Amino acid sequence: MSADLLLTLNAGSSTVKIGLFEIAPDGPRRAARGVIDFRRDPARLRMQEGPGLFEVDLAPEASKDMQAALVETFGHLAGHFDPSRIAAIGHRVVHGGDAFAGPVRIDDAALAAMEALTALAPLHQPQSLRLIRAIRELRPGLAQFASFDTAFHRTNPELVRRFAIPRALHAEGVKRYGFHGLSYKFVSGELARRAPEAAPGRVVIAHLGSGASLCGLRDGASQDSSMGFSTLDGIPMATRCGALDPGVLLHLLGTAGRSLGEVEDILYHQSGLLGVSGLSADSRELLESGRPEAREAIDLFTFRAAGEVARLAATLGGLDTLVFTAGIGENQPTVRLGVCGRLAWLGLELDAAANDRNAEIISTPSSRIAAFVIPTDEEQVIADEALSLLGRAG
Ligand SMILES: Nc1ncnc2c1ncn2[C@@H]1O[C@H](COP(=O)(O)OP(=O)(O)O)[C@@H](O)[C@H]1O
Ligand SMILES: CC(=O)OP(=O)(O)O
Ligand SMILES: [Mg+2]
Repeated sequence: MSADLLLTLNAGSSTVKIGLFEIAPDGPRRAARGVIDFRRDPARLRMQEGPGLFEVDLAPEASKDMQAALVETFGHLAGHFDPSRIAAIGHRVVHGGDAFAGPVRIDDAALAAMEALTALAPLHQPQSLRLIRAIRELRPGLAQFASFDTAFHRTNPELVRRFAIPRALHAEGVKRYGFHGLSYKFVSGELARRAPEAAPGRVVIAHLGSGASLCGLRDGASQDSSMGFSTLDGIPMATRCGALDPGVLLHLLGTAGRSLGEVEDILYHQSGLLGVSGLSADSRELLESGRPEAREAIDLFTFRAAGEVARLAATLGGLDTLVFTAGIGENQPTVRLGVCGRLAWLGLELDAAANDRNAEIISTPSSRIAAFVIPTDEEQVIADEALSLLGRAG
């Protein structure tokens, strides 16, 4: 049996998304998708293959240990396809810092460089590293590649990357990096395919998922984004706070006597939609709830997202196209209405009926700014990048 499959792993803070791709003559073609969900106890593996689906609870030890979860997952997958068909594994790695401008084959040096960036993405990076190490133990000879969320933003001007703090800190790496780059790469490619006249213009893509950020692009290249040094910056998210007056941190750590660990937990896990609503981190539950706190959490989300679109328009010198993507961006008309309604002064006119049915184009024909809904696929980018490196190596 020839090695004709690529496996992609997209490690988030509480899930690992799995992609299985056939290496077709025109590139990787998706054959199956799945997720290991660590939010459940025991963790659950769900795979969808064509029309088929299987769902299993992992053993209790797999809920706590990535190595065990991976061994068990590989065991379940082996019931559906021959593991010797896997030619390589591609990983999403959230932080590539200044060390990585594009995807790499993972060797000891690359692994050490990724490890050094863990403190900058404490929610995501450790999960990816655990997966990479576990696969090294499980299948020592198997080629592994890393695709970085930060790499897409390397085209940002130096001015955009700078915080107004002493220059020496910037030189040490305390600067804005930007994230969700795999999603922006995919969606800007799709925009160029679906609306070739829009892609060269001034575009903002709003990636609104559990993690959320917005990116301003010109000619398909990132110019600026809402996330900066860490995945906390920008707009509020499911459980993360978004941009915060740094004085709040000084207050919490100083006068209020909170420990560093407590503050980290508040900002990463107890804030955002969950923190403001006191109810749920999931936009679906908030939109279904009649509680005023739920309404306020959604309003704060759309208010901050619209504000970020306006800021990015200033970076781009105007705005021609706004694209919504990711779980909320693709599926929540009320949130898109909230964002677009606040941007009417910019000349954005929403087509309410198109918006309600999650249509591809949701602006009216006379709208000065075109608005789109384009589903993202981070795993496709991971597979494409892995194959491009595998091809070169082989
Ligand atoms: N089919 C759907 N309908 C409505 N909302 C959805 C749907 N799918 C996801 N969402 C919303 O998207 C958010 C999760 O985004 P997603 O991109 O799936 O997250 P992740 O960053 O974990 O990949 C949640 O707020 C959820 O309510
Ligand atoms: C970068 C980031 O926030 O990722 P996610 O949306 O997967 O949490
Ligand atoms: Mg995500």
